[in-house]
Parts: sequence; structure tokens; C-alpha cells
Amino acid sequence: MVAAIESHVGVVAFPFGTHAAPLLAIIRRLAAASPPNTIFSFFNTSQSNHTIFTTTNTTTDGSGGDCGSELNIKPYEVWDGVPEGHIFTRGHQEPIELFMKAAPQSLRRSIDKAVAEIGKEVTCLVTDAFFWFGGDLAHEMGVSWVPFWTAGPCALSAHLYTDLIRHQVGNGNKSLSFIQGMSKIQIQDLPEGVVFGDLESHFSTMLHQMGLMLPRATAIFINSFEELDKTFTNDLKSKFKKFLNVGPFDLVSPTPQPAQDESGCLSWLDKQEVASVVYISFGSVAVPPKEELVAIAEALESSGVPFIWSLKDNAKANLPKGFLEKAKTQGKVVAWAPQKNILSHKSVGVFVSHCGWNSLLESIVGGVPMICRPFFGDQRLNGRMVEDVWEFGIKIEGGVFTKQGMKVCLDVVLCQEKGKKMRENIQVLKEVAIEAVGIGGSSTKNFKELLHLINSHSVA
Ligand SMILES: O=c1ccn([C@@H]2O[C@H](COP(=O)(O)OP(=O)(O)O[C@H]3O[C@H](CO)[C@@H](O)[C@H](O)[C@H]3O)[C@@H](O)[C@H]2O)c(=O)[nH]1
Repeated sequence: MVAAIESHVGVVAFPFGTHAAPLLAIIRRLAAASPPNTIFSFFNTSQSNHTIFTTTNTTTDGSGGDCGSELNIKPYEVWDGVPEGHIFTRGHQEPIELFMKAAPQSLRRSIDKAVAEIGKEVTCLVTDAFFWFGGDLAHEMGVSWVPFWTAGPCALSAHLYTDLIRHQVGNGNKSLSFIQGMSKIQIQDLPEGVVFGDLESHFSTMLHQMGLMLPRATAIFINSFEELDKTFTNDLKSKFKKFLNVGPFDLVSPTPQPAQDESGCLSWLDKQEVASVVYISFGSVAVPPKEELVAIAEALESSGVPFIWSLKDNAKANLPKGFLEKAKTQGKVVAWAPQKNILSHKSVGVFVSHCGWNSLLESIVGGVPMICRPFFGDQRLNGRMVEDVWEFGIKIEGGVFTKQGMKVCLDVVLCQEKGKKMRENIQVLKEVAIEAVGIGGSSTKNFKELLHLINSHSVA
């Protein structure tokens, strides 16, 4: 006889940037550790579901099929909010706006469908923290709301304290040291929409609302470890009912080696010297402007440093003429790289990054120092923390790539004493992270608490 479903955890993913993949990663761990009569419905757009389920070895048709059934995870489709025939004209925020405007209703429809199919009401609602209305939705359903914040604690603080920051900065305060952990952060490091940029944009309003709503959540969890920054952790613990650091995810479920090294990056790395290679990637959204791509290419050519560069095909046209051909003996330019495997390879000596949170944690897991060129959102905060607080990287001078600036940074990290110190610093953090996810470590304890919470059906 099939046991009745005891718990039905509704999981709501944000289908842009690198949000949904880490959420699925933690849900897989929770599913594997939950009692067998627990089921997880994973609500996401069909496109994002297709990408994350297929690239992580589970099949899905993106429409409610039985993918991942061994882990009791069922993907459900949520409408992307794009009306038929719609033509995009307003940049990369437009798809987000359309999706988020439709989300309260389209999500409700998908949840109703899952409840009807599974035959069990939702017993706990886990959402990406961007769904600021998750608290109301959970309240209507009479269940607890457990949001996942996909970036770092520093950015979370910036959104939590937006009103205070606006007030203080409005009164002429030039420092952010009135917030625990922010003494080295400068106002210009803050995400757009906190004190500068368009404060009324849909995205800014969404993050502001989120900061106001999150304290209502039963618990907030994050892909980080408490020891990375105790000051932020302690402050956020005092502001939220529960603040659970359960990462780094990649240390708990190490990245499997890809079955085929399609890009050839890993076999190429095997032939390089220890800590000699620069890996360059700006995540899933940011693309540097043409002049910066040219500067990077010229610096690589002139320094002769072996490299792997993850660069989308449509940006390659902006490289200097002949670069791709000439560079073949020095390195590789690939449209998508197995980044986690690359950063954990002994030949990699430095990571040139936009400082997205997942990249930053993957650098810690690999023990690779960083050269930081932040673009938007949380990235400037992360870059500041890397350079001035954790001291395992350096920001590119002037904030943008120039040939000379890039050459100097490569030299500092790969050849100078300062670079050696950065490598030591990140190695220490890596070891602390390993302890956090080990038996009795802080992330292990927090994971158990999260597991208990999502299966307990109690509403705090
Ligand atoms: O060739 C590539 C390039 C990237 N990646 C992976 O893509 C992810 C990139 O994630 P992240 O570094 O967080 O960057 P974004 O994709 O830009 O992430 C968005 O979401 C993050 C989490 O909220 C924010 O920190 C960022 O600022 C925001 O841009 C990482 O897991 C990488 O391993 C690859 O595997 N191969």
C-alpha cells in the first residue's frame, strides 16, 4: 500500500539569473533527508525548469511530469507572464517585471493544480526571497513561509535596512557604520534602488517590499556559512525569527565531474602548471562593454598568462580581430564553462569575476583568489568584502577593465607576495567552510533545523 503524503512543500523559484539552480540544489538535499511521504512541488517557468532539471541530471518536461521522483520533487510550470506577441523593448528588467506582475495569480493557479494532482494541501511554502508577497500567500494557506536568499548576508542587510539607510544618507551621513558589519562598505557599493538609481522602479520597489516583509518569515535560509562574517550573521539573527546559513552547497554535494568534457577545459587544465591559469567569467547576466573586452584580450595577450574565458558567443564579435585565432595556443574561449570543476582544479591561479554570490562561494570552495569587476546589484558589495574584509582578492582599478589595470591585477595575484597572502586567506576560509558543513558544524546544524521546520507543519 502506498503511504499517504504527510508533507507537501511548495517551492517557488525565481526564474532569472542564477536563482533557481541553487534553490533546486538545496531542495534536493532536503528531499533526500525528508521522510519518504514528503513531496516537494517545484514551481518555476517551464524554460527555467527545463534548464535546471536537465543540466543537473534529472529529466523534466517542465509541465508537471514526474521528474526527480526518486527525490520526491515534482516540477510545476508557472506562466512567465509574457503576453502572446509581446515585443521586448525595455532591457533585461522587462521579463522580470512581466513575470512578477503575473506571479501572484499565476502562482496560485499552479499551486491549485499541484494540490489537486497530489491530493494534499501545501504544508509549508519555501520561496525565493524576491517573492516578497510569499508571507501573505503562506498566511492565506495557513502555513509557514520560509524564504531563500540567494545572495550574501551583506546584500540582505542592505535591503533589510533600506529605510534606515535612506534616512541616514538623506541626513548627510557618509558612512554606513551604523549598520553592523558595514563599516568598510561605501555608499556607492550599495545595490541600485537603495539610495541611488531609480528608487521607484518595479525592481527597486520589489526589493524594498522584500526587506519590509522578511522579518515575518518563519525562517530565512542562505547559501553561506556563519563564520564567513559573524557580525552580519549575529545582526541578522537578531532581526529575523531564524536566520539559517546552510552552505556552501558545493561542499556538501561536491560537483560531479561532467561525463564528457565537452569544452575541453578540464583536459586542457590538466596540462597546465599549478596555480598558473586565469579563469574569466561574468556569470549568467553581465556582459562587459566592447572596450573592456578588448582591454581584457590585450592584457591576456601581452601578459602571456594561460587562460580560460567563458564568453557568450554573441560577445565574441567584440574581441580584437584575430584574437581568437592567436589565442589558441595560450588559452580557451568557451560559451559556457564547467565553472565549479574549473575553480576546483589545481592549475587555476586566479578568477576574474563579476562577484555574483554563487561565483564568490565557488571561489572559496576552490581556494582561488579573485580579481573583481562588479557590475550591478549585490556585486559591488561582494567585491568590497572580497578586497577589504576577507582580503582574498583585488578590485580592478577604477572599476573598469583597462589593459594596464588588468595586467597589474594579474601580476599582483599570480606573482606578488600580496597574491600569495590572498591565496592563504582564501584557503583559511575554505577550511572554515569545510568545518561548517562537517559533522557538528554550524551549517550542518542549521540544515537539520531547516529540515525539521519544513516538515513540522507548525506556523511560527
Ligand atoms: O561559463 C559559466 C558561467 C557561469 N557558470 C555558473 O553560473 C553561476 C553564476 O552565478 P553567479 O556568480 O551568482 O552570477 P549570476 O548568474 O550573475 O547571478 C545573479 O544571482 C546571484 C545570486 O542572487 C547574484 O549574486 C548576482 O549578482 C546575479 O547577477 C555559477 O554557479 C557558475 O558556476 C557556469 O557554470 N559556467
